[in-house]
Amino acid sequence: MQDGMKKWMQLPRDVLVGHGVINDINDVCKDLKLGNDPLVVTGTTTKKIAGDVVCDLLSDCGDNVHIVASTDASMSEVERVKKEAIEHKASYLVGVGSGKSIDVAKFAATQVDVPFLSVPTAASHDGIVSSRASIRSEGKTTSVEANAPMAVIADTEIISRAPYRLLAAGCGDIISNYTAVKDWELAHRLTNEPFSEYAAALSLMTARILIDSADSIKPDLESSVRMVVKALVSSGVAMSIAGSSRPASGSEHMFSHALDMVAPEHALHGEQCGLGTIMIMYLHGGDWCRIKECLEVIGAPTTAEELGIEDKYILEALLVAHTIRPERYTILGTGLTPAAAEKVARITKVIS
Ligand SMILES: NC(=O)C1=CN([C@@H]2O[C@H](COP(=O)(O)OP(=O)(O)OC[C@H]3O[C@@H](n4cnc5c(N)ncnc54)[C@H](OP(=O)(O)O)[C@@H]3O)[C@@H](O)[C@H]2O)C=CC1
Ligand SMILES: O=C(CO)COP(=O)(O)O
Ligand SMILES: [Zn+2]
Repeated sequence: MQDGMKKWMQLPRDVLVGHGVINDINDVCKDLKLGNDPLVVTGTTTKKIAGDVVCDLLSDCGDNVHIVASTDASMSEVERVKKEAIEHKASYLVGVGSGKSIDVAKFAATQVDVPFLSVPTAASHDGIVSSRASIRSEGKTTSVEANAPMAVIADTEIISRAPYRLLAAGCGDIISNYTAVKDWELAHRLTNEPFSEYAAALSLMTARILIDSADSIKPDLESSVRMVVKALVSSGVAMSIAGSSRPASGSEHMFSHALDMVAPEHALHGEQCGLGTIMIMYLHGGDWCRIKECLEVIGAPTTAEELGIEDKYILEALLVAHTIRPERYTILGTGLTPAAAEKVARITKVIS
């Protein structure tokens, strides 16, 4: 089935971005009338960074708080969180942490039909606000429809203490909007796939602003975090407008999902998508050198070596990427030949 155009756009009602905004969580919950029985879904590292803080803040207000640490964004973790939510009669879920904790909380909340809050601890991906969840099942990652968070609380003080690598990955996820939209335009022209001018324009504008500001994105700067978080929110809104991840996920994302499958160790989602964007932009005949330069300026990986993945897995992922989501037409068409895969990876200096 092709990516259709949903008539129902789901967007968060409250979006808080700034220094110390985590302290406003009780006001947000009151504003949204979420009840007094939250289940906090967090990760093993991020529990200590913000999960416990969120629990303390909600308990101080008299809420009956439960917490669960999730390890990966898999269907089995979603089932485990759903069980906890039902057992504790959770009136809402709070996803505190990285992409995987937020996606698990988002999808579990959708399935048990309770509201969900997104509290990112890193600006590493644009799922912090979207109405999608990327969940792994049977060795494959699928983007599933989910309810958008009722609120996003992005505390730039917490996020600026995260390793810089996560912020640079978030930039890669945003820059990939360029090729995602090119693929979407191609599918619109060649297969008559529905296309949203507004979603595409918002997605491209977000990537352009980020690329134009690439040299001001630096470690230990809360202003950089603020800029990237705003871009991630904007990109997530583009996905909500489209009703699919089309404006922010094209063949560069299929390459990243393929790498997750074929490589023994994978890098961060945004790092893989950024590197994929260089190669896919080459295939589109676009300015791939500019993409590469921007990622270099930001400090994101632009070669297989920097990504920590052997050349052979890059080539394997390029060869199978078109099979990841066959219903989504992209520049990869029915697949690259081994010679074409090697050519794109060598010319763009992703492999040496
Ligand atoms: N739903 C959507 O629309 C989208 C979903 N995604 C998905 O999001 C995921 C990628 O998310 P991403 O965050 O890049 O990667 P991960 O979820 O893999 O998280 C990376 C690591 O960063 C750690 N971490 C997070 N915050 C901090 C911090 N402040 N300090 C120290 N460590 C920290 C996490 O700890 P811990 O172990 O505690 O979690 C985790 O170990 C993928 O599964 C991807 O498919 C991506 C884009 C859009
Ligand atoms: O990562 C995403 C957008 O940045 C979501 O895309 P997917 O639909 O490929 O999971
Ligand atoms: Zn992404």
